[in-house]
Amino acid sequence: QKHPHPKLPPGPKAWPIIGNLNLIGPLPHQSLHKLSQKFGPIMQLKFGSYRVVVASSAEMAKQFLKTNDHIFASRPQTAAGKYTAYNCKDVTWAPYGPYWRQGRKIYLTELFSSKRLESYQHIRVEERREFMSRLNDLSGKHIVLKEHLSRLTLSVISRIVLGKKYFSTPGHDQSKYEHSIVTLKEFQDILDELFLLNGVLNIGDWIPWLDFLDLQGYVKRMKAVTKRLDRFHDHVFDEHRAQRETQKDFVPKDMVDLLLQLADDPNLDVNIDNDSVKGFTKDLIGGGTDTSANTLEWAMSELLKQPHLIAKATEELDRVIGRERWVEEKDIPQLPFIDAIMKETMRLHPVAVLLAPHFALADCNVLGYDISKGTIILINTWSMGRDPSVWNSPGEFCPERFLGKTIDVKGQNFELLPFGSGRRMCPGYTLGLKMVQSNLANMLHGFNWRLTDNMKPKDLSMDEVFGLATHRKFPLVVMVEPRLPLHLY
Ligand code: HEM
Repeated sequence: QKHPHPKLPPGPKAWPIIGNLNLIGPLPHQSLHKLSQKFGPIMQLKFGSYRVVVASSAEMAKQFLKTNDHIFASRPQTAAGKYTAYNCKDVTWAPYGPYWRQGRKIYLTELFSSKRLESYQHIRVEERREFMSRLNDLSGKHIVLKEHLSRLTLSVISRIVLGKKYFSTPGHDQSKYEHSIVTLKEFQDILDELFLLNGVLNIGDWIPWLDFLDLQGYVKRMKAVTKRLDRFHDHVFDEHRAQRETQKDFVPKDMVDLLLQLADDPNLDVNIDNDSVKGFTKDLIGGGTDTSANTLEWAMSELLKQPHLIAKATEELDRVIGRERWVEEKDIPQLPFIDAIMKETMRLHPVAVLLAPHFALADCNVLGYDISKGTIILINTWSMGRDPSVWNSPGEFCPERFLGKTIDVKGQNFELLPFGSGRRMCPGYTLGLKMVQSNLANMLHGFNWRLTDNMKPKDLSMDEVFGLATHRKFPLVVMVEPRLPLHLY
């Protein structure tokens, strides 16, 4: 039925005056959350020389990521893009345009096609088994869970992207790792540093005339970490090229093989070069590792605060899977409570609390507010997950709220956007979901979990540290014991 009066576009609304905000101090997403409670779901601030618009509701997020997605699909040019992403030659920091479009096309059609992801399933299974058996070896001891989760996700992503792990681990026969030029610890340090530097509020980005001073020393650190990463990339690519030359009918096995082949392809709409392959490789390893490990650590933290939820999950696992085998990826649709735990974790602890910054390519009017070209847009998913007009008791971790509901995390339900939505939505979300769901299910299936003797569930801190991936301030320390017959570990 037609509306009796055609809807007129709303006229310009006045922005509330908030002033210049100092975000160096308290956690930015939490400060912005408080401001949005006072000023509403859309507000404009000034960070140094830039206008920043913050959206904190599902309706506003939809305006930026769907209705006007074509205008807000770019990224601001930051020091992180320049110094850690080969001058924005990755996909994450690439400005909206033909180069970025080419990169995304490669990701979606070549690297993350469902056929390709299926072909890597054995890697996910093998690495998960090794992870479970490492946990089992530590039964009864204190375990810093994140260390093991990071090793798991890094191992999976390295094998998928680089073809093998390329890092040596403590206690292993070094001769088996003659190809490794880094230790696991060094590799994790490089990625942690990269993640941290990609999420920092670098003063030079906001106040360009102060840029040359590098007041916080971030640019120096960006250059240093990229130098280390570069050496690693050169080594990996040389080895891949050498293998390609020795084999007559070479078939690409991993993502680097595919990317190097594409770099030699003159028929692409936009050509990619060696720096592009480095940028994409960094994107894939950086994007795929900490994100999933963080989500799993938050999920276990929330569950250990409410052990009855673990009992409910294991009841489902015993009923659907039984105790004689591990959970497989194809079992996931039969495990609605595990799925609900994952969604609830992503609601309260979206790893990218402000998504990645978006950038206005043109002037635009959004629900009556004029937004000028060059404005930076932050979507506060942390705030949206706590919106009391959408969620009952928003501060409570209650997976049951998702049972029997169709709401999903794949960018269609704007109240829950852990992967974003629209043109810039996470291209690796299918892989991310596979890693989170099947590992979460198997962790709960394989072990009884408890906190250390001196820690009561109610005392477990949920404090956060802001970054491109927002993680726990205090790493979760747990104790486990096996639940399944020992021959399975
Ligand atoms: C639980 C796992 C993951 C979460 C929660 C996550 C979340 C996100 C978010 C929120 C964004 C920004 C969206 C925006 O700017 O609007 C993003 C972008 C991106 N993610 Fe993920 N991600 C995950 C896993 C992965 C994986 C496994 C990969 C690759 C192996 C990946 C690669 C990327 C890339 C390349 C981008 C940039 C896309 C662009 O700018 O066009 N992510 N991700």
